[in-house]
This record gives sequence, C-alpha cells and structure tokens, in this order.
Amino acid sequence: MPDPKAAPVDLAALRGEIDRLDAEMHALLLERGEIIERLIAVKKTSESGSAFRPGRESAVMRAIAERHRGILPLDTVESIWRVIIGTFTWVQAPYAVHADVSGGDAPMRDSARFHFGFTVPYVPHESARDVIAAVAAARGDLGIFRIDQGASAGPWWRDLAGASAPKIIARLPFIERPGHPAGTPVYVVSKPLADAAVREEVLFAVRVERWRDAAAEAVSTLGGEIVCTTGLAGELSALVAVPGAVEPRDLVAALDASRAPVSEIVEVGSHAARMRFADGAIS
Ligand SMILES: O=C(O)C(=O)C[C@]1(C(=O)O)C=C[C@@H](O)C=C1
Repeated sequence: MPDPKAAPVDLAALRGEIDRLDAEMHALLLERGEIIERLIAVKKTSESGSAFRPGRESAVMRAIAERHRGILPLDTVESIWRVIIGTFTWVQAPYAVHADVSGGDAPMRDSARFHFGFTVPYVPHESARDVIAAVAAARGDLGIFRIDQGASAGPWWRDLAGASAPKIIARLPFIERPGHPAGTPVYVVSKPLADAAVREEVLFAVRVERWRDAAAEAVSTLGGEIVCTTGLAGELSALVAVPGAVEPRDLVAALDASRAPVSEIVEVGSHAARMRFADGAIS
C-alpha cells in the first residue's frame, strides 16, 4: 500500500487514489451484505422477527472508538457505522423506529437518523407510553424516548412489566461524550429479545412504600442508580439500574435495609455497560 504521507504527486493522481479507495470501500460493503445474507439463515431472524443484537452492536462500537485515529472526527466514523449496522439490521428484518417527540421532534429525529440511518422509517408519537404501545402492537419495531422524561410523563416504566410487554434493550448513544452530535440519552425498547438481550446493566421497576434518601445510597453501594422516580398512590415507583451480577433479592434487601420497603419489583429490561469517551480513551 502506498504511504499516504509521501509527497503528493498531483491532483489527478491523488483523486485516482481516492477513487481506488472508494471502490474498495464499496466492494467491502457489498461483501458485508453477502455475509449478512448468510447470517440471516444462521440467526433464524424471520422466526423471532428482530435482528437487533444490542450487545454485539455495543462491542462493535467500542472497537471502532478504540482503534480510531487520524483527521476524521469520531462523530463521523461512529455515524457511518451506526448507519451501516442499523441498515443491515433492517435488511435482515424490516422495522420502524417509533419516537416520543413530546420534548421536541428535532433531538429525537437526530437520534433516530444518527443511530439507525435514513432507510429505517421514523414514526413520531406524543409520549413514551404511546411509543411503548406502538412497539407492543408491531412485530419487530423499535421505540426510542428520552431517559429523562420529567415527572409529568408518569411511571412509563411500568408499561414494560409483564413477560410479553416491550423491554428496554439499549441505552444510546453507545459511546457517551460531551458534545455528541446526537447525544440525547435515550432508551431503546423492543419486544423481549430473550437470549439475545445483553445483561451488563439490568433495569427494574420497583415500588417502595415510602421514600428515604438512604435508598439512593443503598442502590449506589450495589453499583447501581435510581434512573427515574414518580409518586404513585401514597407509594413511590422507581426505575432502578443495577449491574447484571446484582440479583433482585440483593436489591430488595438493600432497599429494605435503608427503610424503603419494597412492595413490588419487576424486571423491565437490560442493556450493555455504558461507555464514556474522554481524552481519546474509552472507560
Ligand atoms: O451480528 C449480528 O447478529 C448481525 O446481525 C450483524 C449486525 C451488523 O451489521 O454488524 C447487525 C445487527 C445486529 O444488531 C448486530 C450486528
């Protein structure tokens, strides 16, 4: 391969190099498509109706961020690969992305386009609960909504309880950093992925009889966090994220010990461990 830092020959020669690389990149994409065709049969996607494998996607995005260097911004390579992966997922089993635009259409449209591309249809809705209902009614569709919905949205996470109800399957962006071009933190929901779900972080809808500040500390001691809370007929409903190794009984014991007794705990999803990018490194 020619040394790219070698003294430029002339413009036409450099454009010739660019044409060669463009043709190679295009050929590689076509080859990737052929592999996806073979993968469809192996994954039996048509049976489950969903090709989305969030753990694998998170690992691919981590590898890209770790090996990236040079003048092309990380934002650009990340968005290119998100479009490649989002579209190859759609090629395996067509899906739409339902988005809650109650906080404004622009950030959600940016998020949907950045993470899933333009080929995948985008369907706006008025609330997170409407998004969850739309995903429940469709075969392999995805839904996205802001993690921080505010108290007026109500305990939307309770709509994810039940074996066949949609579940949280990812938290986006995969690579978190200040100034991310589509950086609104969103949850992705889909019909349950069963064995295909990644469980590095597990999410529980928890009802506690009364709230104590010590409860948040108890959850953080387990390496988790209280993501959202809302009042519920004299009780408190919370969405709690904990590392996958934490058993529900450990969470219940920790909350009970903080004098916030748990009256109900239901798993409502799981996602890959969060990745943060700072000073050129992932943590
Ligand atoms: O690895 C898979 O299972 C794939 O379907 C391939 C692929 C990709 O294009 O890289 C697409 C969809 C999945 O969510 C993960 C990755």
